[in-house]
Amino acid sequence: MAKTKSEIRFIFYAVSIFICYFIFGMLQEKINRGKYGNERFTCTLSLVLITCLVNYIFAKILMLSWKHEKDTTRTAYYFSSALTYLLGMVTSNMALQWVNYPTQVVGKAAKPIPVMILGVLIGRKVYPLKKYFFVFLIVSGVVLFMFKDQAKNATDYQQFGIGEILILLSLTMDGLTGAVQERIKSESSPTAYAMMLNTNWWSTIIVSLGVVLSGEIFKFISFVTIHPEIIIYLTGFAFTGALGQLFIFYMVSEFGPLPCSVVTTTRKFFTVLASVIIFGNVLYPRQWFGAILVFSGLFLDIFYSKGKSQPTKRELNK
Ligand SMILES: Nc1ncnc2c1ncn2[C@@H]1O[C@H](COP(=O)(O)OP(=O)(O)O)[C@@H](O)[C@H]1O
Repeated sequence: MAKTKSEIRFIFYAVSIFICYFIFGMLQEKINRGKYGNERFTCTLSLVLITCLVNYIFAKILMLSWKHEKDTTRTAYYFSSALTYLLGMVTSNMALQWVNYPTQVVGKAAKPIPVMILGVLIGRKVYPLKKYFFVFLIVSGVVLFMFKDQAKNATDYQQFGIGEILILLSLTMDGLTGAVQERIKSESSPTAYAMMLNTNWWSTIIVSLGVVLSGEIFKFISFVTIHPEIIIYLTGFAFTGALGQLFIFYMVSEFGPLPCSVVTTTRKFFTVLASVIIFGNVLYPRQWFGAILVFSGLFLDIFYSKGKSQPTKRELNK
C-alpha cells in the first residue's frame, strides 16, 4: 500500500517537473538567446541571483504555513551543495553564449552519469551493476535522439570550445551537488522545504557578492531599463523555476538526486518527442533507435530496480 502511494507521488512530482520546466526552458532560451534591439542579455549572475532569491522566498512562504521538525543538517553540507548548485547554473547559462540551445540541452542530458558516479565516489551511495546499465541506456538514447548532425557546411562546423567546456564543468558541478545531497539525505533526511530554503539561502548570499563585486548589477539595471520587455520573461522564468524546484526537492528528499536527474533528463527527451509528433516531423532512424533505448532503459529500470534502493538512516531508525 505504502509502495503504491510512493509510486503515485513519484509520478505526480515527475509530471509537475515536466510541466514547469517545459515553460521554464522556453523562457530560458528566450532570455539567453533572444535579441533585444541589437543587444543580447549576458547578465548570467544576475539571472541566477533572481532564480535563487525567488526560490528562497518561495520556500520561506511555504515553510511559514506549518510546523517543521528541527533540521540537523550540517551547514557545511548546505553551503557546499549551494556553491556547486550555483556554479552548475552559472556555467550552463553561460554556455548559451557560445553554443545554441539544442547543443546545451543535449550536453546536459548526460547529467545522470556524473550524478551517479560522484554519488558513489563522494556521496557514499551504492548501486547494483544493472542500474549503471539502465542509466547508460537512458542517457545514450536521449543524446542519440536529440543530437543534431553537424552542418554540412565546413564553416558552420563548430570546434570543441568554451561552450562545451562550460557544459562539462556544469555537469561536474551537478554531480557534486547530487553527491552532497546524497549525504544530506542519508545523514539527516531534511524535508524538501528545508533543503530548498537552505540551499537557496547560501547560493543567494554567494551570488549576491558575485553580482556586486563584478559590477554586473549596474549592467543588469541598465539592460532592464533599456529593454523592459525582458521583465515579463524574467518573472515567468523565476516563477516556473521556483515551482519546478519545489518538485525537484520533493523528489531529491524522498527518492534521491539520481531518480531526480533521470526525470529531468527524460523531460528533455519527451519535450522534443512531443514537438516532433505535434509538428508531424518524421523521425530519423537514429532517433528511432534513441527512442527505443530510452524506453527500454526506463522500462527495465522501473521493473528491475523496484524497491532495491538503500534505505536512509531515518528509515532504518523508524
Ligand atoms: N538535485 C538538484 N538540486 C537542486 N536543484 C536542482 C537539482 N536538479 C535540478 N535542479 C534545479 O532545476 C533546474 C533545471 O534542472 P534540469 O532540468 O536538470 O536542467 P539543467 O540542464 O538546466 O540542469 C536547475 O537549473 C536547478 O535549478
